[in-house]
Amino acid sequence: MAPNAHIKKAITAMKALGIEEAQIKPVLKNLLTLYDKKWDLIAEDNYRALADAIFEAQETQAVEEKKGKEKKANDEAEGSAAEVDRGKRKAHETVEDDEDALDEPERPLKRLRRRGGEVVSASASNSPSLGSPCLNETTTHDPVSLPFHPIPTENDPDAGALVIPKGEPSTDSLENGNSSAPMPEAEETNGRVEEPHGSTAATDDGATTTIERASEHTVATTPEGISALELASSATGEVKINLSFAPATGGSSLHAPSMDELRRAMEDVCLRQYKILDPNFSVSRFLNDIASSYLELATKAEQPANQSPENLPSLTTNVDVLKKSAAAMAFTAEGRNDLAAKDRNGHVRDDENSGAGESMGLVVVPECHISADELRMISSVSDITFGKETVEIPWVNEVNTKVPSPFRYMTQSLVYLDAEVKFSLGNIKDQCCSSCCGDCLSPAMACSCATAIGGFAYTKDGLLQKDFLEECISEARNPQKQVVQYCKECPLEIAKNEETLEPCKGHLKRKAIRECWISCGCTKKCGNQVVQHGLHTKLQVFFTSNGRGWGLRTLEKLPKGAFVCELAGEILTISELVQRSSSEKLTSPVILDAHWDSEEVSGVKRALCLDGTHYGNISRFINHRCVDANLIEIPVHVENMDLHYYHLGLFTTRDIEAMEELTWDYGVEFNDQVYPTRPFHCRCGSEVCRNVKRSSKSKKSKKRA
Ligand SMILES: C[S@@+](CC[C@H](N)C(=O)[O-])C[C@H]1O[C@@H](n2cnc3c(N)ncnc32)[C@H](O)[C@@H]1O
Repeated sequence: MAPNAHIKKAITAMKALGIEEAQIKPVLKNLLTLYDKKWDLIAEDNYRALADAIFEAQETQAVEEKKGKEKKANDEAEGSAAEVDRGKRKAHETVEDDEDALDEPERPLKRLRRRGGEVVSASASNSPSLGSPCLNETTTHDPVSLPFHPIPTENDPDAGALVIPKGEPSTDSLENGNSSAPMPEAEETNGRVEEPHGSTAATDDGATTTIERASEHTVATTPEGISALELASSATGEVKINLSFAPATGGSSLHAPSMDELRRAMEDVCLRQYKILDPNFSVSRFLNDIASSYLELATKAEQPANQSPENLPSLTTNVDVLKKSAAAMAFTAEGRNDLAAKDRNGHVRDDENSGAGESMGLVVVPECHISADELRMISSVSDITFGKETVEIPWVNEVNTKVPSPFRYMTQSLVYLDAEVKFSLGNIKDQCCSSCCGDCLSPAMACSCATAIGGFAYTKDGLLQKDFLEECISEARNPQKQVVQYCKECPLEIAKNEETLEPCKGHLKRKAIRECWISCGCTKKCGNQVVQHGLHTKLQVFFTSNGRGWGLRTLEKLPKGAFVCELAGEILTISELVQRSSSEKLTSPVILDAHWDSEEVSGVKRALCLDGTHYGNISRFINHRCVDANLIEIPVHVENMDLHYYHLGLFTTRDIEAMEELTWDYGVEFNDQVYPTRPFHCRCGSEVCRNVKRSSKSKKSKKRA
């Protein structure tokens, strides 16, 4: 493009922002030198660099004019005192400041800021405020509005550094009033540097920098507006972050929230809105990082080439609440550890030795800590299994702001305390065919296991044999087809109430799957090993929209008879279950129905159930559906053929579409008052919902806890 065409385009773009031509040209001239006439860089982001430079020039001019007035008005001492720390005076501008501000030249638009890659006008939305009660939607992608700095790249390693390029005058606009000189990056924004005595420094190659002055008392701020974020650094490496806001509500009724309140609110926002999922995320660390990055940028030009990042000052965060004003919050990230004294608990003390006293008479509150539970909860967002399953299972909540309550994920059931579950080689050696090899399901394999238990339950595709599945479904849905066994002295009834012993309500004798295991000579690829290899389906935990809390859905199509997951949890004895459910609400314990009265099983420690409330696998999110659920639980013997302990595998009862919710019939009777689980009003939506038709339902149906 011809040079004139470039200039024309640039001027047109700036005019569109309401900037007059007279203001554009001198700045553009300087920018061309600065960018070595690289128009593509200048034109980037709709001439963002040019717009920024113009605003900076205007701001610098305003600052200079203001300073001139102050000088005239007198009193050098007062003038320099006012310059020391911009943070001290920013929260509430004095009346005098307001009057001064009126004298400032009108700016066509506030500074352009970067928002997720777009260039937007800061005037288009309020700056977000940490802890501000009026945090709104417009803050979504920009939790803390920072001045934009070009990011160093391979092509432009100096982008973002606090360097005035070679050939530029060593004194910049702030000192000589040359308002058209480009501002160093750290002073981008409104550029109100109030410490005029910072000196410039020459680098080895003769280029001059504003490092010393900038690092002495530089304040970088966001555009003025309702809120402002300021960063200030000193030569000692101390970086202060100061966020001021003037909430629309105003007035003296405001109270400064505690840092804990603020932290929780912020972390909630981060989790919900910005999906910051890193378990290490904390607000204080985030602020620390801002300070750290600022310092790194601010000191970059000074560093000898061989200076490693480890030598940069290490920062500790000292979170303060501004005492003076309820409508101002200040966060200070100290550049030196010794500035902040800590008490025995690691909390920052505000004593005279701590250096915190320098921070505008601030009240010091403890450093932010995130509890282990919160950490667990936050970190579980992307994969609720914590990488324990072979597939990741994310969770989403498109309904409200709730997050899943913390629990410990485990892929396999584990004994809580007293349950008697023993697996021993001695116990299993005769259960499976030791002469097998390869895949027991292969037709060439004349495996004796197949005949021993009436054939395998699985097809070669890893699905349940049709007939077997149909029988299981029929058994579960038709009480008349169920084989129910009754104990003389039912462990469940004993545990519920030993004094007035109720008769046994019956336990289902169900069809079961028997899988090959260690004692069998087959390989891991044997088709008769399914449940023991864990879940492989792409699943998602989601919040249901009809009051059933969280639910589980499949993200992929599933054929009928497919294994989805096991019901895993703590293995409790029935007495442990009853004890536990008397003191807390259990959500889904499952009784392992068995021949409890038989010789094999007898003994209270062998009457077992599973509780996934605190420790469990993904099945703890599966909701109940009466009768026609799309999953069915089937007993699976893996390690032994004991009647009192087995796995419960959940298999599909029909083809299931992607995104369909997965449900299984808990087997609950909604009118059972002594049911040892949290009662709930069933919202399964099934036409045959037992909660609706409970009066006409037989109580003699299958019985689980
Ligand atoms: C195993 S949990 C299932 C996950 C649970 N929705 C959650 O939010 O964690 C069982 C609990 O879910 C709720 N629930 C499950 N199925 C339900 C249904 N059909 N109607 C209403 N609530 C149900 C009940 O509160 C029940 O105690």
